[in-house]
Amino acid sequence: MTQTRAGFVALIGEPNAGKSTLLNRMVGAKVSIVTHKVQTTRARIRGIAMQGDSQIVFVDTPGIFRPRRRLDRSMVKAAWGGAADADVILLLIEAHRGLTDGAQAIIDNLRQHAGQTPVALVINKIDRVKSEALLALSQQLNAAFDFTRTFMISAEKGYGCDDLLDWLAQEVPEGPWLYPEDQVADLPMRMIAAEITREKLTLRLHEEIPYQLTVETEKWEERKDGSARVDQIVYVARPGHKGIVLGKGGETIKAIGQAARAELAEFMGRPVHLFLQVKVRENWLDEAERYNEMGLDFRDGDA
Ligand SMILES: Nc1nc2c(ncn2[C@@H]2O[C@H](COP(=O)(O)OP(=O)(O)OP(=O)(O)O)[C@@H](O)[C@H]2O)c(=O)[nH]1
Repeated sequence: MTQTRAGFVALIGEPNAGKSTLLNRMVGAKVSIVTHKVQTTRARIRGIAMQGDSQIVFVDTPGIFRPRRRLDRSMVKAAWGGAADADVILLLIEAHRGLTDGAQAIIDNLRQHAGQTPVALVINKIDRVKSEALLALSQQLNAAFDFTRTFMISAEKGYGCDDLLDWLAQEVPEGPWLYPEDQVADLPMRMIAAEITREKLTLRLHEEIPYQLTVETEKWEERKDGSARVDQIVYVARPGHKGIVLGKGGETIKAIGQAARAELAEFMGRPVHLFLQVKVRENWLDEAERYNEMGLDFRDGDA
């Protein structure tokens, strides 16, 4: 029997560095939403790639840049802690922007937090620069940090992405797969669906509330006519929030549901029937288990 491998890879980089584009390419399906908006996601699994006998689970580390309030502070710490907990860290740098102040700040943090975790430098968007400039940039960045490896890629065009994936496949530790193979395809879809709804809630509601709610996809049913029925629960932290999320006569949740359904249907390229329920789960923010589900460490919020 061949030995399986599995591990977590943290993708970090400034907004717009190309994390989503790279993920989509490596995961081989459109499982992470390419967005021009900054900071729409929480720390979470963004996609799973299978390469040979290796299962590579990509995690996102948002919230690194703009900490606010309790959950956010927790997220910032979690983001760096999460990165260090990963088996490999990939730092994405944009070739044409080089070592920006933002990139320097990330490198300073890596020095503090990365510990023994291997960090690979991934210079992305190489289609935008000349090769001489690339070499100089690679030298400059490698002088700034002791990267385990350097890759030069174009996530959009696909250059260098196979080499990177091969390397990751042998870099993650030996061990059983973290997710059953038959769930790998389904799991990201459920998360994407939840993420889309959460984004619509965020856009629609007062800014305090979205931080205190979570969306879970409870059921996913494929129908014979090619459509999908998706049942989701919006969990709010306080009874008072339920009314706000529902809106007068259920108008708010209806509008959110319509917007989310339309986006999900467009994303999947087929009809979707989306059913949203709002439930109160008091103190869900304080449930360590929930934090852990998001890849966050509950204790960090108290620091
Ligand atoms: N020219 C070029 N553009 C790229 C490449 N990779 C990504 N892009 C573009 O860069 C922009 C940002 O890409 P995303 O993948 O959304 O970046 P991100 O890091 O996920 O961004 P956030 O979600 O904001 O953190 C998009 O317009 C992509 O099309 C590349 O290799 N070459």
